Amino acid sequence: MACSGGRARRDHPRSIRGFDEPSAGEKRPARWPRRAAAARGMDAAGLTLKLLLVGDSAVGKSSLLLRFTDGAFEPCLKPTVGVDFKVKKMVVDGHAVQLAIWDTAGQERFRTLTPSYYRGAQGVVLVYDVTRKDTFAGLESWLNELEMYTTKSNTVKMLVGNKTDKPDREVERKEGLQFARKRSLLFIETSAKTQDGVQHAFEELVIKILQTPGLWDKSAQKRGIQLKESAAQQDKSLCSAYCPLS
Ligand SMILES: Nc1nc2c(ncn2[C@@H]2O[C@H](COP(=O)(O)OP(=O)(O)OP(=O)(O)O)[C@@H](O)[C@H]2O)c(=O)[nH]1
Repeated sequence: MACSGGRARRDHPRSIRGFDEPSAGEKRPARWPRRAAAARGMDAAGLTLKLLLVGDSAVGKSSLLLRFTDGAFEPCLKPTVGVDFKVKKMVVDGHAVQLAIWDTAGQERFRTLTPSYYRGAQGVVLVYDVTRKDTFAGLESWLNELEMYTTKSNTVKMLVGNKTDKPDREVERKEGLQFARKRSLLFIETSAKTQDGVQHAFEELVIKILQTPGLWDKSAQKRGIQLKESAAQQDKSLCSAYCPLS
């Protein structure tokens, strides 16, 4: 569907949404007893992870976030101005995590504040549009920006080729996979419209972060996203490997 008269006004929600939360009477998974969780610096809400969505304008960053957090799709969204922010709670692999997901503007003129949002991110989702080769060509400069501004050397990065539902594909899956392999990125293709791959993408990213203790255990002790770098977090040996997803 074409978006006539400009794209729809974007909702800028800043609410906390509780998805997949255990009900009041539900037991914490046996693999993650309360005392052990406390020792890891987690409270009842679990561990907070900071994730960031980056990529060229109109590749579908906000749509992926909307699909993931609200299960919805808007055919005509207005461009993000500055940054949007949403929180989602989920249980991954028996671990309760709270995701603070920052959705940055793709348009250059709205990006003045963006570098400060990279700080402390444990995971970055780098999005391109499989129907626009230019957004794939722009990935290198996004990776350069990530290198410049992320404060953690072992931040988990995932490459996402979005809009697979559209027929006019310009970037083959194989190309995305090769690029991801070369740059040691996780990789998946998605459609925010049909929801194909969206949940899987975020889950795999979180799993990879959880497999990288130096990335999140210190941060949890310092209340999630407001952290300073420590020597442990600088450990380059962790989580820099390429991991095919599908
Ligand atoms: N067909 C299809 N359209 C999509 C998909 N994802 C996003 N769109 C559409 O593409 C347009 C741009 O999507 P956005 O989510 O606003 O893109 P963005 O990357 O957040 O854009 P900026 O805010 O400018 O950075 C919107 O009209 C969406 O409805 C998808 O998977 N399939």
